[in-house]
Amino acid sequence: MSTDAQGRVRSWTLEPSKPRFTLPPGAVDAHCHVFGPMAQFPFSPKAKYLPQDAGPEALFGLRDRLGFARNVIVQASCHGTDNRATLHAIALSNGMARGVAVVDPAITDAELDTLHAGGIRGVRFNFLKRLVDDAPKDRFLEVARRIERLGWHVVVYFEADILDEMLPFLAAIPVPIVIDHMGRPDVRQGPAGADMAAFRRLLDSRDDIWTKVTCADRLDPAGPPYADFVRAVRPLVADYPDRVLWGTDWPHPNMESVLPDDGALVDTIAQIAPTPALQRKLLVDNPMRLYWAD
Ligand SMILES: O=C(O)/C=C(\CC(=O)C(=O)O)C(=O)O
Repeated sequence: MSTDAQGRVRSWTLEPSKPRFTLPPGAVDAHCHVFGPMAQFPFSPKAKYLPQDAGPEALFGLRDRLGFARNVIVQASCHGTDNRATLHAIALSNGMARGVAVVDPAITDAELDTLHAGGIRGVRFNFLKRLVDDAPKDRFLEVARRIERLGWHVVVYFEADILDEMLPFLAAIPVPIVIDHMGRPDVRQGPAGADMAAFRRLLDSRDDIWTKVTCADRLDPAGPPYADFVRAVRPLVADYPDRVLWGTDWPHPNMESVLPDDGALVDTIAQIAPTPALQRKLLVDNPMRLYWAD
């Protein structure tokens, strides 16, 4: 971890390795964030972490180094419901980035339209208590109903221990759903462990629930080559090849003790999606369908 004089934390390495795995042309990093720059886009007073700047220039530099063509920028909790930093990054991308916003449930239809024009294609509902103060399911459902006309989806972030209590809420969402990081299963349980089995039941409950097979660094503390993550996730990619997405999670919010190596994370892709056909779906076809359908 690196903390500057203002107490702002850097959770990403400045020297990611060059991956050995060559990404297919047009690959999308479908889960990443930007932080600030703070002088232009201050963090929320309710932010639970205070990161150093990780703006569009650094994100696009990483994109090019790793071999991605496009980014899906997910509004991070440190910016609350002020999506200006995300929109700013999208605006600088020459059409090569789209985004997922976090919105105040009182947002107007006109404001939603403005987000759409700025490249937003979904709304994120975050249920992690360490990141947000409240997650009002009834109001989130109202938002989900109101974004249907825009062709958006919702991204839901929760951990495995609350999956059961999330089920009625998820079943009531009228638009496609993307679950961040597979609902954070304990990958050490293996592919048939209780967490993965419960998550598969959720995927089987609707054919419009997608998931990001991401965050080996968060889910597998043993580190590269992330053997437990690979063992647990590879069968999921094989069984749900049209509903999976992959992303770096750069700049890795709150990963402070071990800074993940983005090159090593990219190298897990060939392990969880071992054929060119699976890699193309995971990295190109699926994210393009969800984020660049128009
Ligand atoms: O984005 C992630 O993958 C993970 C986060 C941060 C986050 O979601 C946010 O700040 O909104 C986490 O687990 O701390």
